[in-house]
Amino acid sequence: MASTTADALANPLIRLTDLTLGYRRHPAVHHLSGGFREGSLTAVVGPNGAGKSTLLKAIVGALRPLDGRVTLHGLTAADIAYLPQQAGIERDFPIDVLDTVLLGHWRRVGLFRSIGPALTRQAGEALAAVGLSGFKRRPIAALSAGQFQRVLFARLLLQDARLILLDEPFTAIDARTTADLLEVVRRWHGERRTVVAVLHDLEQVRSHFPETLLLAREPVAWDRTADALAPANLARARAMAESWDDKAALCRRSAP
Ligand SMILES: Nc1ncnc2c1ncn2[C@@H]1O[C@H](COP(=O)(O)OP(=O)(O)OP(=O)(O)O)[C@@H](O)[C@H]1O
Repeated sequence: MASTTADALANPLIRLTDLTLGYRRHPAVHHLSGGFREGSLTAVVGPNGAGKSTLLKAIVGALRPLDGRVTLHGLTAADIAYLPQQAGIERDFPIDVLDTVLLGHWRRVGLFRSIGPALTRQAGEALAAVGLSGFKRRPIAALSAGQFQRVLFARLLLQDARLILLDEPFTAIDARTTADLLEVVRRWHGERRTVVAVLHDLEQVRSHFPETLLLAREPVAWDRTADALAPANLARARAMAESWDDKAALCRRSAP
């Protein structure tokens, strides 16, 4: 892997140690080491099938490593907010916008405590912050993709998490919504929250994300964005993707 700022970190918020991840012992991410600094804003990019979503699932604890470790320093589950790919989110559930946003609270108030007026007001403020004042009682099934993504960002705002993981948050989202939600991400960064986002648009990454992990099942580079996305690294990631064999044997370097 190209030289990294990530490797050199003394006390990262999240440390990955020789991390190998996969499904039914077929690795999707091999031997990834490095760290996410507290307050960092990092894009995770790479070809389709590179293991980007898989990495987020492991950080959030939804996938157990085949080998190696994810170490979260001083973080509990309540400190982590995770936005999976839109495709994974049920949308014909009969629930309105406000209640969807209030779901962001359940970790703090507990599932069975009632939501008071203060929380409802905060949810309204979060909706206003993403440009959805006046949408509180709209059923989520009646929203456009962009409006729904704004609702999910309002929910993240309410979660008030120290670590925010976003999986392709702007895919299939209109330009205006993307710009508004990038502004929310910028604000989180200003508040020293740690943000990790899987993204495909390299221009967007260059413009808004100071650090980048370029992944092609194996780490290609993890560095300042301009360095990580150097043409030689991008070419190497593409070449690695062309040689993937999804029927390959189990990882030789993983524990038996
Ligand atoms: N639930 C699963 N069961 C089995 N294999 C999976 C599962 N999820 C992902 N994979 C496989 O793991 C590999 C990495 O997938 P992953 O979704 O992490 O890639 P990605 O980089 O996020 O891709 P994309 O950019 O296409 O979303 C792929 O080969 C994929 O087919």
